[in-house]
Amino acid sequence: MPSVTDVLSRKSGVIVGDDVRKLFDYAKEHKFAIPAVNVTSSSTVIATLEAARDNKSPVIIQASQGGAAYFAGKGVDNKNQEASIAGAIACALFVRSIAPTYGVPVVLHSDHCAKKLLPWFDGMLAADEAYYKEHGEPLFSSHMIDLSEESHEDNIAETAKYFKRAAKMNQWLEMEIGITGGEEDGVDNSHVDASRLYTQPEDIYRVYEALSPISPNFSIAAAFGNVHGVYKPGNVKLQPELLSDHQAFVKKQIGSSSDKPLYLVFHGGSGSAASEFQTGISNGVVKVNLDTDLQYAYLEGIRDYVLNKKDYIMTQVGNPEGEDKPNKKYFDPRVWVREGEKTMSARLTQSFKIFNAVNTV
Ligand SMILES: O=C(CO)COP(=O)(O)O
Ligand SMILES: O=C[C@H](O)COP(=O)(O)O
Ligand SMILES: [Zn+2]
Ligand SMILES: [Zn+2]
Repeated sequence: MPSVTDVLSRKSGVIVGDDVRKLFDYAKEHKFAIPAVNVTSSSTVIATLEAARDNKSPVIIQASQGGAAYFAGKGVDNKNQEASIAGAIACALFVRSIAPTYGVPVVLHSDHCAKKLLPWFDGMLAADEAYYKEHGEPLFSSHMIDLSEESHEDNIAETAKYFKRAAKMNQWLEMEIGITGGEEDGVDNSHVDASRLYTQPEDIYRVYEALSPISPNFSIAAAFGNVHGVYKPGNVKLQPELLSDHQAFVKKQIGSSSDKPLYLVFHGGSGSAASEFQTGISNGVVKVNLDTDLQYAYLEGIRDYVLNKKDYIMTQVGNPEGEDKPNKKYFDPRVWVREGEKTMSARLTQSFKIFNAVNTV
């Protein structure tokens, strides 16, 4: 069986540098996408790695600015993004140390970073540079910068500046042009003009023109109606077929021999239909971000456990089997948190299948 590890220099654990591009090239060629999971704790990391291992697929683990702060602890003051920086680093070190145990390639990534959150980005890049000095590779495989609320000109110019810094470490960068609706990192984009939710091919080419002379290691989150969160059916109109226009336009401008010169990212994966993912993947989507559906799945196992075991967890001692029976084995977090891990992994298994990623390792 062919395996993505055939093309990677590091076969398992966190991959960096050219391996990241090789992974995405392989995904494009073999027409699958890799789920990018927003994690908030070691437990959600484990649920993600377990699903990737069991489905024999690479996976992308990412922390949002809020998720990173949560990693540090809700009780930590996040002035100047200090909690988000410390939490992102802690998350990265945890993922780096445990990922090889699961035997699949893992891309370690950070999610949307808007302009007002750039101190978070600067902090992570400083940690990457320090790690690079010591180990010859950045701490994170990749980051996302999201200046999509700024003018296209400012977005592209500022992104290029950061990309030069990342490229020195041969680090991947994801950027966004056009806006993802709904909410991200406390930025409420639910009322933006609908036209801004659909990126134009000319805008994508401007990004390509600015970034490709720096390094080939970048991806674009082009908006095609994407929205964060899950809403009543009919509220979101996704048009992943628009992505083929971007590929065709850039191919023509640069005279590329490839039909899909761009690496594209699908944001707001929760609540989307299999056919929408498949259209995206056939148009060069290599990464699909999934948060809300997995948050809900994580809750389901814990919710059902608590509801079903209610009479075993109201007191430390005493349950329907006897008033002197100890309940320790019911309230141990390794029992009830584990139920959330199982349901989260099971939900992720569905996504690996829909994204054609099963058995690619
Ligand atoms: O795009 C996302 C994270 O960047 C995830 O979006 P959902 O919560 O809609 O899956
Ligand atoms: O950006 C979208 C992700 O779902 C992250 O969400 P969050 O900011 O609530 O962590
Ligand atoms: Zn955005
Ligand atoms: Zn997103």
